[in-house]
Amino acid sequence: MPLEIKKVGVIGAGQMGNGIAHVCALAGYDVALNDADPDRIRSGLATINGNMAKQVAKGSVSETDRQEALARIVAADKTEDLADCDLVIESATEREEVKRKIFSALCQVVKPEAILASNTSSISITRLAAATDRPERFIGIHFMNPVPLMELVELVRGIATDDETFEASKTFVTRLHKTYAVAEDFPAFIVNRILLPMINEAIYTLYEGVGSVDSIDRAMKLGANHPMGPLQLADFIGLDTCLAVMQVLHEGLADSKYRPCPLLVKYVEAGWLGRKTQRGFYDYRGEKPVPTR
Ligand SMILES: CC(=O)CC(=O)SCCNC(=O)CCNC(=O)[C@H](O)C(C)(C)COP(=O)(O)OP(=O)(O)OC[C@H]1O[C@@H](n2cnc3c(N)ncnc32)[C@H](O)[C@@H]1OP(=O)(O)O
Ligand SMILES: NC(=O)C1=CN([C@@H]2O[C@H](COP(=O)(O)OP(=O)(O)OC[C@H]3O[C@@H](n4cnc5c(N)ncnc54)[C@H](OP(=O)(O)O)[C@@H]3O)[C@@H](O)[C@H]2O)C=CC1
Repeated sequence: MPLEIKKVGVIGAGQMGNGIAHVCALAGYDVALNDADPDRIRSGLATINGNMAKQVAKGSVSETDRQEALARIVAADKTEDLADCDLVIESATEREEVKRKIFSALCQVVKPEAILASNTSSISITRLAAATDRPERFIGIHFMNPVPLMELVELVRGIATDDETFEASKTFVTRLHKTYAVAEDFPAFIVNRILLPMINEAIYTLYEGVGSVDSIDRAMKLGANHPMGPLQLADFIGLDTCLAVMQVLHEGLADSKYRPCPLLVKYVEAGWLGRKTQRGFYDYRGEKPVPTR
């Protein structure tokens, strides 16, 4: 009998993890939100509360639905608190060794039939699955940022992912009122294979002095009708994540066209990771974002 998903665990309470918990709770799933840092869980819950309040103000969510959804989310301070989840989605930092450790600890506590998923932007699902005791019940469920507003989810099967897991994941994504696109398990899948080289090229354009931050973003917003300029979007995604994706593309496809721009490396080394650290290609500490170059 196919597994019925009732309770979803989310590991990593950062911008993606809180968004995933948010949409799962609104869709009626019980949710357990975990992070290595308990303070992150509290700030993740506060963000969800604030984002749902925005939706209530807009009229897209009722106040009753907001309250019911918030009541469905519990803080899971320890991995053991995820034991009764039917599906666990890992959404921690984009580093393979971090994710592998999370999955090996998780396998000690979750029931054998639970599905494990990663929200990784780029890392091989087959390799992550191999770090678990259930590669056939492992899948990539890749949400887009900001999760409550973006319609797409990429579904990525590893070499061993079975049909039951794939079907259960499709049903899950559909119940979230999202649309899936199926991607094969190649570095960075579809969206990031295309989007991140574009962002990296925008950073090269800045690095080579072709345009300022302001000109590059203005050019792509008004000249190509993108909702955000590429440097604004890089800051939104997080420059650490952008660099990690480019490194996976560069190493995984062994093609110099994916070489991360040295300026991106420098920003990450400075700890200027974009919006989440208040500084990246823009400085967000004042009233309005100010370009840093
Ligand atoms: C890296 C990866 O692995 C994959 C990725 O995700 S790549 C990144 C993919 N995402 C993108 O490319 C996003 C590009 N940007 C956009 O599409 C748009 O700028 C956007 C949808 C983010 C925002 O759209 P916008 O028209 O600028 O609207 P904005 O005014 O900021 O927000 C729209 C509404 O949603 C609300 N909102 C914003 N974030 C929200 C959130 N997380 N939750 C709930 N509501 C939210 C806002 O408060 C706003 O409400 P009002 O209309 O009442 O003001
Ligand atoms: N940003 C984006 O636009 C998108 C990102 N993704 C992917 O989602 C994942 C998360 O990204 P995002 O939310 O942006 O990143 P964030 O940096 O906002 O959040 C990551 C969270 O994971 C926590 N974390 C780190 N190690 C562990 C651990 N061992 N156990 C539990 N939690 C841990 C971090 O804590 P601390 O800060 O204390 O280390 C942080 O709270 C990444 O794989 C990323 O590639 C997917 C789609 C879009």
